[in-house]
Amino acid sequence: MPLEPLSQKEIEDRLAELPGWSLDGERISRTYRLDSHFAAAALVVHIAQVQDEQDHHSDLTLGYDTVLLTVNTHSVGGAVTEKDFALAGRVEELSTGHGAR
Ligand SMILES: C[C@H](O)[C@H](O)[C@H]1CNC2=NC(N)=NC(=O)C2=N1
Repeated sequence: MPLEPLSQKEIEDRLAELPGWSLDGERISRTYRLDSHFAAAALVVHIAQVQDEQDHHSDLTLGYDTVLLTVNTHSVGGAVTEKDFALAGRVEELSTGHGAR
């Protein structure tokens, strides 16, 4: 099935299932807080592994004890698609194992 941009309503419905995530312009985003800088860096590396597996890549910003993830889908002109939410869902699962909040 071809990748389609999600409607505003579809995006809002999906965001309602993802506490901490929001629509930031034309991207979905979440900031995770960790217990240390090293823990934040480790989360970035784990997310990078998942992104290569999914062939879908967010922008990741490493702070002192934070990781900001923002993502949209370049191939549909920067709209939000199911691929962005698939990545968000996977990162939600793995982030708990890192103690992210
Ligand atoms: C060729 C490769 O599948 C594409 O370049 C992928 C890689 N990662 C990507 N990541 C994101 N966020 N959007 C894309 O459209 C995208 N396309």
